[in-house]
Amino acid sequence: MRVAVTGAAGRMGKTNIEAIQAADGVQLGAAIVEASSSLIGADAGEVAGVGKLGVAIVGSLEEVVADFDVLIDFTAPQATLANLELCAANGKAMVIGTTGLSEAERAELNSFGERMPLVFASNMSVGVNLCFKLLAQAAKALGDDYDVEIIEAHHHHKVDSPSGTALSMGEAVAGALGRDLRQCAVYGREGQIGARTQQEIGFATIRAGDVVGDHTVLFATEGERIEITHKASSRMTFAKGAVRAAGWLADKSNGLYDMQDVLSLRD
Ligand SMILES: NC(=O)C1=CN([C@@H]2O[C@H](COP(=O)(O)OP(=O)(O)OC[C@H]3O[C@@H](n4cnc5c(N)ncnc54)[C@H](OP(=O)(O)O)[C@@H]3O)[C@@H](O)[C@H]2O)C=CC1
Ligand SMILES: O=C(O)C1=N[C@H](C(=O)O)C[C@H](O)C1
Repeated sequence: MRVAVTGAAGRMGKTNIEAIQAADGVQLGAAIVEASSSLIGADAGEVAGVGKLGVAIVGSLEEVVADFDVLIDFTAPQATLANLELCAANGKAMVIGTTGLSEAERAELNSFGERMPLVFASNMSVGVNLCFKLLAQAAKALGDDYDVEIIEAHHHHKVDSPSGTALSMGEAVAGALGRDLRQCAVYGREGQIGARTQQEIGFATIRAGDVVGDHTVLFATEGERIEITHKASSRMTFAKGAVRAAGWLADKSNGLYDMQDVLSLRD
């Protein structure tokens, strides 16, 4: 299977190329950066730090559309939507890890499932996807008596908040408790805000240094606290998941899938 990588000079783009290089049955077909990048023409493997791969970086996805079967895209919302349109029009599949999409952007992304096979997940790691299951189970068992707070920490370059993973964790808990996250989420607190309401799910964000990605969901009541924590120590955990998803898509028909499908974790 030939895999293309957009955002090829970004943190995840480089790690995705490294993971493709290390995996069996997949090869790098194309590497794409922004049209203004000084890296156009450079070898994608050398930029990713894995040695020469013989794939020259290009500045437009359209230029290399014949060179891949699946695109792995970890970029930014508007870039991802443009790449979806091009892939759908050319019969390509996509694995998308981009976070920070607005509700309207998310609805637009979802609609592409009718036109192409597509895996979209806020977090590609096995551990986080298992946590989604554990969180739903914990929320069901604990019910409304436990306050739920979600705390996430990431590196100082991250541009969206809260993280996509924190939001997915919120959705997993809210769904299990029969709540709508859009109604009960509280993003940060300051000033004379009054006592906490029972139904709210609070989000707290830390941005510091080189933290790859830490997420904790805290369930607290009078007399006890339960914390479910995931800590990523290497971006390779996300990249391995993305490459696994690309391989998984090989025989899939059109549809919107996520890592629960890829990892056979869906009930
Ligand atoms: N689902 C998951 O498991 C994970 C998701 N992520 C998400 O992936 C995304 C990327 O993260 P990260 O790699 O750290 O970010 P980086 O900023 O390091 O990389 C993003 C890349 O996308 C490119 N890009 C941005 N905007 C455009 C555009 N309009 N057109 C073309 N290319 C564009 C950038 O190019 P340039 O540098 O030239 O601007 C850059 O190379 C984020 O949304 C992040 O939250 C991250 C880790 C795991
Ligand atoms: O930007 C990151 O780095 C990460 N983003 C994803 C998110 O927003 O949840 C996944 C991971 O936590 C790393």
